[in-house]
Amino acid sequence: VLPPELRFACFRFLKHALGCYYSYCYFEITNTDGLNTNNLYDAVQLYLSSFASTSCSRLSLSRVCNSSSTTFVLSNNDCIADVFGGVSVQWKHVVAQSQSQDSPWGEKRSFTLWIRNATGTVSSTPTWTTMDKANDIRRKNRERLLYTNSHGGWRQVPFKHPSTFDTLAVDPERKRDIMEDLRDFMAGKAFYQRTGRAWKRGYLLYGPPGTGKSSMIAAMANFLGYDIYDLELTKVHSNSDLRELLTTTSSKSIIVIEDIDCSVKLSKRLKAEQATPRSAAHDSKDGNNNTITLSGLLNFTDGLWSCCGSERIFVFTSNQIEKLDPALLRSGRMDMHIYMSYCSYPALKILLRNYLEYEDKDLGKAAVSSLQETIERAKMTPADISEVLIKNRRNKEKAVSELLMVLKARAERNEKYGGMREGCELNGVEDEEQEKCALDGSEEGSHDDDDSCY
Ligand SMILES: Nc1ncnc2c1ncn2[C@@H]1O[C@H](COP(=O)(O)OP(=O)(O)OP(=O)(O)O)[C@@H](O)[C@H]1O
Ligand SMILES: [Mg+2]
Repeated sequence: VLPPELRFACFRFLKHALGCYYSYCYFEITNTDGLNTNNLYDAVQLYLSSFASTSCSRLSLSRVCNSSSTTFVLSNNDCIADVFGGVSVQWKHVVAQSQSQDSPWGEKRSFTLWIRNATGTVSSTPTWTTMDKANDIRRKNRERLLYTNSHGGWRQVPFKHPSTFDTLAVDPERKRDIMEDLRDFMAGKAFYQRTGRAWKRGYLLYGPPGTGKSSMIAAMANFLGYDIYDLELTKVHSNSDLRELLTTTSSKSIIVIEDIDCSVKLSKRLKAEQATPRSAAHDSKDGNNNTITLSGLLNFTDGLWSCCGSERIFVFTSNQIEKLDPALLRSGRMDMHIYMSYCSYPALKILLRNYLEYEDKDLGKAAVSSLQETIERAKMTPADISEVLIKNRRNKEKAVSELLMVLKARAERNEKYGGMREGCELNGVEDEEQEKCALDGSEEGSHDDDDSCY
C-alpha cells in the first residue's frame, strides 16, 4: 500500500502522461445560474432534440406551448456524440438532487460538453453554434405570423397556410432551383458579409391569375420558417410611412407586395419624380394625394435602407409584367424573375398525386398520352385544374375523364380564338365573354410566355 503522498504523486503523473495523448476540456451548462434561468441550457436541449431521436434509445418527450412540434429530451446521465468543425464532442445530461434553496424543483439539471482537445486550447465555439442552431429550430417550430399593415402599423395573425413545395404544382426542376436558391440564401451569412452585400434577396413572381404566386410565397415561408409581412401599398400614405413600416419588420422575414402593377401607379410616379426631383425627394403630394414613390420603395429593396435588419426576402407579384416600370425590372434589382406558367404535364402530375393520389401508372397509357397532348394547348391554370379535381375527388376515374373533357374543350376554344387574354381565363367566364376578350386581347398583344429570364 502506497503512502498518501506517493499515491497523489502517481495520480498526478498518470494524469499528465495520459493528457499527452488525450486532453479534454469540458463545459458545464446548468439550467440556472442560481438566480436566472440559463438560456444556453434551453438552447442545448432544443439543439440535441433535433438529432437525439435517431441516436438514443431512451428519451423524454415534451411539447412547449405555441410550438408545432414535439421536443425530445435526453434522459438523465445519457450521452450523445456530436461533431463541431471536425472535432468530436460528447454531450451528457445530468440531473442531480440540489441542496440549494434556489432550485424550485429540488434538482439541478445540466449538460456537460466534453471536447477532445488535442491542441490544448479551449474553444467555446460549439456553444455559440448550438445557440444559433437552437434559434433556427425554435423559429421553425413556432407558429409563423402573417403581418398586415393597417392604421400605420403592423397587425399580426397566425399564419397557417398549408402550401409547401411538395404541394406546389410547378415543374420539379424549376422548383428544385428555387429551393436551392432559398437554401443558399439562408446559409449565406458569411458570403454576403465577404462580398459586402446586404443579406437580402428579391423575387418577382409573375404570371396569370391562379398559377400559384401566392401559394409559392406561402411555400417559401413554410420552407424557410420565416414570417410574412404583406405590405398593402394603397394603405401607405408617404415614403416616410413606408420607411417607418419597413424598419419595424423583423429579420428572417418575407416582405410581400402583391399585384405591384396595380397597387399604386409606380410608373407614373417615376415620371413625376424625374420631372420634379426636388419635390419627390421631399415627399411632396401628387395629384392623388398619395406620396409613395418608386424611389422610396427601391430605397428599401436595394438602397441604404435595405441594410437595416438582415436576412430579408422581398417578393413582388404581378399579373402583367409588361406594365411594370423598367426600373423595377432592371438587372440586379429583383434577383430572380420567376414566371408562374399555365399547368404543364409535370405540374399536372403533382396535382393528380395530391388530389387523387394518382401516379402515372394508375392512369393508363391512353389517359397519360391524351393528357400530355392536350395540357399544353389547353393553357389552363393549376387553379382551374384543381377545381375540376376537387369537384370529382370521390370518383377518381370520373375526375380524370372530366379533366380530359375540359382540357380538350379549352384547347379547341384556344385554337378557335387564337389564344385569349389572360384576365379572361377565370373559372366560370362564359364563352361569349371569352370570345370578346380574345378579340380585345389581340389589340394589347399577348402575354410574353418566355420564361427565359428565370
Ligand atoms: N402552382 C400551383 N400549385 C398548387 N396549387 C395551385 C397552384 N396554382 C394555383 N393553385 C391553387 O389555386 C388557388 C389559387 O392560387 P394562388 O392564389 O396561389 O394564385 P395566384 O397566382 O396568386 O393568383 P392571383 O394572381 O389571382 O393572386 C390556390 O388556392 C391553390 O390551391
Ligand atoms: Mg395571389
